Amino acid sequence: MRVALIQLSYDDSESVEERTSRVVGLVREQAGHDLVVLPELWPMGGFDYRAWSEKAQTTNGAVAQALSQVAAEIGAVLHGGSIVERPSGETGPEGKDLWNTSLVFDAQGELVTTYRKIHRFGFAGGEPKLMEAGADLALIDLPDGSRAALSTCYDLRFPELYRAQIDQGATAFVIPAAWPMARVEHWRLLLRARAIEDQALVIACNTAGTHARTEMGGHSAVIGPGGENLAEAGEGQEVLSVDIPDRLVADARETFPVLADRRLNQRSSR
Ligand SMILES: NC(=O)CCC(=O)C(=O)O
Repeated sequence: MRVALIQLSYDDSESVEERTSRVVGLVREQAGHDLVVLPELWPMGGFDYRAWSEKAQTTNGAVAQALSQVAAEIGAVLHGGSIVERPSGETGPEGKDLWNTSLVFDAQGELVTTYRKIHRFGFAGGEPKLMEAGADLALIDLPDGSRAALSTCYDLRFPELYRAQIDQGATAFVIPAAWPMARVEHWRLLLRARAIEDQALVIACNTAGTHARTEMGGHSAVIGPGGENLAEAGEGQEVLSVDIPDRLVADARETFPVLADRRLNQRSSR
């Protein structure tokens, strides 16, 4: 399976329409890949809290339609990163009407899965103040037959989420992010930790550039189930193109079957 991660750089100068058109061009250039991945909240700005409400869209809005078209055009599964979602006529348990929602399109351009970020970043401000929390796990079948679970940025700090995902059959984690430079070493370490502890493939696409006065950390990465770096980006805009060997996770889990020794969950067998 050939995977492309588009580590997009942006600042505060583009409109949503301009950035969408630039991103569509970058996705189009990835024809020949089986899976293309974009970062978290790239259309609205990962840390541009003040613009979120005004820029929110539905999962059938202009951004989603542009992503659907380009996925079909290049015939690849497209993880479109996430958008600030305002569904029509829905509010959550806290009375808010925004979610941080990832969109996945199949190679025909159909929106096949959405994932609403479960762990909201910002403590008393930011996401918890403005958005509802997601409640549901989301998994997709990848073109190589493996099963990928979706999470978003700050979710990475909560290992119990990834254990729940492997209990649902996940062999890979796809993680779009807008993770700042200030804590980029946490990002790099936690990606490896999730790969090693869950013996899974980690496909993690961060943002570059500076927006809303927050410098993004880059260092998107593809990490194998033994913690090996299959690819890692630098700090600026960059596309990572990676060939994932067949049976990478299956072989790792067979030759070093540590997950079979879990005792505090339903799947423990020893
Ligand atoms: N967008 C985010 O979720 C940022 C997370 C972050 O900065 C951190 O966990 O640190």
